[in-house]
Amino acid sequence: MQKRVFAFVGLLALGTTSVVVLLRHRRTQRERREFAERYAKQLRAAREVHKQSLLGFSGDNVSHHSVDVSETEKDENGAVVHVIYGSESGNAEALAKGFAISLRDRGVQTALVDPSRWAYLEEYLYSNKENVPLFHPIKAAANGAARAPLVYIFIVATAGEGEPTGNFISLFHEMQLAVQKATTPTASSSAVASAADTPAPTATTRPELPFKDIYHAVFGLGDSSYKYYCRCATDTNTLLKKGGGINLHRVGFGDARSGLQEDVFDEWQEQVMKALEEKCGLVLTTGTRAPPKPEYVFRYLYAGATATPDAAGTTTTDAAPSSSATKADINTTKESGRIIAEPRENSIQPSPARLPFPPPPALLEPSLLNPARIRVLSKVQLTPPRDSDGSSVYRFCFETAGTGISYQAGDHLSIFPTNPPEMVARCAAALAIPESDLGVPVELCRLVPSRGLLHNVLPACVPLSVVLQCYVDLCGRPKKSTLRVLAKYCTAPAEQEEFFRLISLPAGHQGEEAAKSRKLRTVVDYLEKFPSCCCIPLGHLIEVMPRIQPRFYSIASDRLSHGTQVEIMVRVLTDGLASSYLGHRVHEGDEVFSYVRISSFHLPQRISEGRPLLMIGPGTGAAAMMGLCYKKEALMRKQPTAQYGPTMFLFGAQHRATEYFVEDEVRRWSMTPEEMRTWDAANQGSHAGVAAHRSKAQPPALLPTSVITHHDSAFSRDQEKKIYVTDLIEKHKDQIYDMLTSTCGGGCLVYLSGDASFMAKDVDRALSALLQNKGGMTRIVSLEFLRRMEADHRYLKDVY
Ligand SMILES: Cc1cc2nc3c(=O)[nH]c(=O)nc-3n(C[C@H](O)[C@H](O)[C@H](O)COP(=O)(O)O)c2cc1C
Repeated sequence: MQKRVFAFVGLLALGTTSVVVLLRHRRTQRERREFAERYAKQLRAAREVHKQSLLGFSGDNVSHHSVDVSETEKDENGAVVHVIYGSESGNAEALAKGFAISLRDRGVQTALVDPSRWAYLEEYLYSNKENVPLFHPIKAAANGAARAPLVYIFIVATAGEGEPTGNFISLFHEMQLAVQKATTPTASSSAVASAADTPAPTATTRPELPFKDIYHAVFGLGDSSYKYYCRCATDTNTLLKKGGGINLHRVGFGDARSGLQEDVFDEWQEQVMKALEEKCGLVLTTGTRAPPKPEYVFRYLYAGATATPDAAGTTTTDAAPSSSATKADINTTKESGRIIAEPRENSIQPSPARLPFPPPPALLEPSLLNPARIRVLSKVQLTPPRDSDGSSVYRFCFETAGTGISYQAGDHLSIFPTNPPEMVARCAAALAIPESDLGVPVELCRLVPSRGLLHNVLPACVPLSVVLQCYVDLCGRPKKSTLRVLAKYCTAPAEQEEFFRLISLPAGHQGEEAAKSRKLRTVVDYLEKFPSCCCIPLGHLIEVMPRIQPRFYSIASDRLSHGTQVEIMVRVLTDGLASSYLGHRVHEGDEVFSYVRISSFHLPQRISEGRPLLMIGPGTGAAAMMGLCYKKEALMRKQPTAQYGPTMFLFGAQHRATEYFVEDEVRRWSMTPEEMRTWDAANQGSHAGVAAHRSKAQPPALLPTSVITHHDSAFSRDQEKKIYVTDLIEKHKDQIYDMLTSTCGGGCLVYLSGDASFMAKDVDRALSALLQNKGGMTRIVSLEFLRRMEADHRYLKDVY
């Protein structure tokens, strides 16, 4: 009886729960649907209001300055070329901008599209996708108007491990879904198939292909040292092809490593323009040398005494001329009064902290957009300047407590460099920026038409001097797209001629020319050489200049041994933005902006059961190995009874006497446990013994074995015949072969860090040769062996 009651109660409870869950699910679905409909309606209404409001202004100025959306809307029935970019650090964006400018210059109506901010995509996502094919402007499709050719140009970088960039990923997934839906009608929309393995369509049930009638071309930016070189570009092209698109031109590949990315792009761009004429029937004019219109609105924000802020929030659509961007400019603004977003008194208050980056939101890890400020605890020069290039290696230790930064050995620490003050001064002088303007907060704004707002695209609202110091890269090699815009502003014909001649030279020749005349290594050099281009509005210059990008360094410590402190080893070169910043302008006690980029170059928790570890880290590649060894030591202290396998460390440098900067650490880790304990006791506070000092057990327990069981180093210039780490691989071939083929603890882990151009490839070849010679494998089999190790995350590379 009791059993029956229990069963009845159980069934009742189950039934009630199921009904509640079902009802909740239905309600959530209904709410989602209602929200989507409401949102789409609001979006349409807002657009309509915005369009009406634009008509009230002097339309000319607005349409030129409107960025992505209004161009798209305006050209629903025109032959619009959409240039869509996927960019993480700005290279693809710069190329896309340059292409859009060239197309507009040649009379083609062009929309430059950041897909993460594309109002059309937003609308598409909230529409009934069954009836609206991706990329077909919705309104044109809905009212059945005749359409001009639809052209989509994709300029996409590859990020992560062969993935689309953050701003492109959502559109990329929509493209995948659209293709999947058209080619596999029964597949569930949640299963996102990769471009490569989307099944073949069946002729009878297949709906219309999503990219039918769409002309497309794809240019990929990548780095040939990555395993998945330009993978995003090839995947995008495959999707477009599978979706029925019409290819305008073959995929272009720009390799960041070659230094010729822009030249390759220029050539590809020319071919695409030809194809636009031949295949799409567009008519391209010959182009002009008139300066292009800025995309963004630049404004000075006067708060307090310097000038009274415009209470109505009136802003200028013209970027302020660099030489007279003070009160006169404000007057012009008031008179012309072309874009009034809304009364925005609050928006003209500059950020009180005036830090170049807003602090990370509470509970979130610092990131590219919100880096943390970390303090330099110590800066130690590890090697004297090299004779050959004057460079030396420094070790930096930072304190990250209270910043939200967490990390482990193998991750990368980013550092945001700043331009040297003398460079900022030269730039300000060339552009004749008055001293008083440098302290005025400024904004570079994107117009958000659907909301009638101006959105600052700079990381924060900061004084102009901070923009010049922290945001625009004044020291890097100038981008052709920037130079082209500058050249167009030249008012002196002879200067303009010469400027264009220099830009048109292939990359190699530019260097020669620069050496012949005077050095033209930075944008500031060009501003000084061609003074008539300095009439460029300051906002436009800031818009077309590349942004300062953070530099990444392999972390040479581990959280287990170093707590909240993080160490890196940096080769400080005599020139270079980050090098001169870290080498000459950052001192102990200073703060730098930083965040951690998580990598997969990690030591797994399970390194016991005799698992072999092979670490190859010549030069500053040794930094990552130091981190891994610190972690290994800390793990061994935690689990002293586990059985640890052999660990071999191979190092290389030019000279032993001056460049063996990890010698202390390597020597200590190679000691027997007893020797190490004695050494630690005698060297309390030594840098190398940090893991022991921090160990919970005091005195620290005896380690089960040495941390490094075998090590060797190759110093290339200490003898007549040069030797490298690859020679060490050959020298220790028996042992390395045994390690590589061991199955203990899940198999050998190989870590390789350092130069990607030559060293990493040479090591690959040396390991392949070893497998052939010792294991009797053919070359193909040995390469497959290494490929499998990589696929299983047992051959890990941190190369640059
Ligand atoms: C974290 C990271 C991961 C990358 N992954 C790849 C990759 O898998 N394949 C590739 O070809 N390039 C890769 N790259 C190189 C970039 O695609 C290349 O530097 C490109 O010029 C960046 O363009 P962007 O500035 O527009 O983002 C990677 C770069 C970074 C910083």
